Amino acid sequence: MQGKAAAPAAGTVLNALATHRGSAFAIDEYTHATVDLFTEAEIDDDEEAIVGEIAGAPDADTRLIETCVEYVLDAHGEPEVAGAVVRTESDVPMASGLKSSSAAANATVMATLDALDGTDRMTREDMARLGVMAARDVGVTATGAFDDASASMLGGVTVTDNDADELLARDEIDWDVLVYTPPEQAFSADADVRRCEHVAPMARLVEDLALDGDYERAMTVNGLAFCAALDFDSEPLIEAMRQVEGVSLSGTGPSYVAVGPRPALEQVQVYWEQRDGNTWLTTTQTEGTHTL
Ligand SMILES: Nc1ncnc2c1ncn2[C@@H]1O[C@H](COP(=O)(O)OP(=O)(O)OP(=O)(O)O)[C@@H](O)[C@H]1O
Ligand SMILES: O=C(O)C1=C[C@@H](O)[C@@H](O)[C@H](O)C1
Repeated sequence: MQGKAAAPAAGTVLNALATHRGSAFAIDEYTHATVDLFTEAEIDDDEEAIVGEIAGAPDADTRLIETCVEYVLDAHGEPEVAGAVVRTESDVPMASGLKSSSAAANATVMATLDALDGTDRMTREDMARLGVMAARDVGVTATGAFDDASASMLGGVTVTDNDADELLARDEIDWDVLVYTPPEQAFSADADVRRCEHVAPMARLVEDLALDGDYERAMTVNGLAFCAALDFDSEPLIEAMRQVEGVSLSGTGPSYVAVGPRPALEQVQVYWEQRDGNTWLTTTQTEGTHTL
């Protein structure tokens, strides 16, 4: 029994570390998961029941994807299923602020249900909630990151309450997006939450703007506030603000995302490409996570 799914990465409108309310938008870059399920007769006694592998990252932490498989099997597994192998392959760099963890969890949850021929047994919102539960349990998130998970699962832009794992708003947007990823990693679990809490008044303003649909100004205020709180360089924001209205630090960094008219983003690309790391143009994605 095999299942496959692909989940998009996402960029940030509002970082939830200050108020536990967040907002994110899906982008057209993917993490793929393949899940193979085995019966007792097909696995050796000394083998781990659930094994995770991340393509190109043999030393990376596989607990998130293994836990996602485990939780789906606990809820929906069939008695003959005794083991599983889950493999992810990703265009999205890990721990770079582009929600790789949410995309990996979403793709794994849906691929496991696909292997069980059971994608109709859960709503997509609940699939995202299950991935969030796994992320909390293995400690790769600060707030659960239902904002990132819902954007990746449903596509478009979402605004969420990460304490209640509740969707406050979802909108289908169609933007060009420029992404800059410096050559470092920043794990969300290591972010300085206390410093983020100091910018809570700004986060509340960003939330109001996002709920009014003013996403571009929202993300720019977010970028200025969270670059300061998390001690990232605000210079890429200033460079982009010469050309576009929407630019932010994404997630807990180190990536930056800008949205706006394509010619303006191409000009920002010229500035950002002078920095170490990768800069690339993409678009928003509205389909969300899907089987393959
Ligand atoms: N492709 C993947 N396959 C399996 N697990 C992954 C994958 N990408 C990320 N993870 C898991 O998520 C962890 C990184 O989570 P983290 O939240 O720090 O990164 P991120 O989601 O890229 O960042 P941010 O939340 O700022 O966008 C990794 O240690 C790993 O456990
Ligand atoms: O781990 C978390 O809770 C989060 C991480 C970042 O992606 C943030 O952008 C998100 O809002 C919350």
